[in-house]
Amino acid sequence: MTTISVRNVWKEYDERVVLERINLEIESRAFVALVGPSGCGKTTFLRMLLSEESPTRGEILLDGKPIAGEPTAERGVVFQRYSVFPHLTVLGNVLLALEFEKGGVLARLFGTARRKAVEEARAMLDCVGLAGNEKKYPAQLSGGMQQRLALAQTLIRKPKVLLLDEPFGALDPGIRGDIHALMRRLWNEEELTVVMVTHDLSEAFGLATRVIAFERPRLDPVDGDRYGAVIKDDIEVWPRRIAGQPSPHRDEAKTITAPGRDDPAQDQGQVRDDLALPA
Ligand SMILES: Nc1ncnc2c1ncn2[C@@H]1O[C@H](COP(=O)(O)OP(=O)(O)OP(=O)(O)O)[C@@H](O)[C@H]1O
Repeated sequence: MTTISVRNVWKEYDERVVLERINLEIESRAFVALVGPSGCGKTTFLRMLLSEESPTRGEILLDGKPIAGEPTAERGVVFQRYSVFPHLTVLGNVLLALEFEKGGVLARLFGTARRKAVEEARAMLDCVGLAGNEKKYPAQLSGGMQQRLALAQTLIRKPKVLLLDEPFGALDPGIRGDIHALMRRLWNEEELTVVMVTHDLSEAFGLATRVIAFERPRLDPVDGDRYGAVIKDDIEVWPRRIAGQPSPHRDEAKTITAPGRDDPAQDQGQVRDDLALPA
């Protein structure tokens, strides 16, 4: 169970007010989409949830306790630009995330611990539809596959909160549909509370349980920095989605045949069918 409470949060950079009076209660396992015009502070808000930035005023609580002052494993993040390590293989990328988590000061695992970690990493790659690609390097993967790798890298650390900053913004529409299906499945299967920034309203309503719209309602013609964005709308998506209770009718489970379409191996005739979900 992971709830997020945002209490009267403001964010100012010098004289510039970016966000003001933000109050939000996010229930455990919600999937919240943040939308709003460019520059209204969505990423800034996400970075505060991650502790990459801190509020100028107000507080953010995780399960009723103030969030740690720096990023921690309980909060995982995936950005729009691919954040995987280019010099490591697919398996190496996921393994490194585990080694950072469990490997202590050396960030290395040995013997049985390493064998277990490799098993765990392979299972996670299978889960995101990348089985069979373990030895490849990120440059050999398509954009969609790299984002699935970034998801695997983040999820292997078992975060309670998953923060997504336009993670699918750079992908082609067809591939986006596939990765949306994967995202729905992960949200249903893992114990995750998700907060996602997106510019795409259909993505927001297609994935989230709740859509929060930021907007700057007041403009000072003399001092443009005087007022920040507030929560303009807070919309519960209807019919309701409940984590762990996927609805094939409403969420087109049929699109979960993902891996093939964004896999360059497809072009060489290697069609894969290992990701299809049971009906
Ligand atoms: N470290 C910083 N120092 C000063 N100003 C900043 C800093 N980070 C963000 N800002 C400003 O805060 C405002 C909000 O930026 P932010 O990136 O959060 O908006 P956004 O809604 O995510 O925009 P977009 O949709 O274009 O990504 C912008 O005007 C930006 O210039």
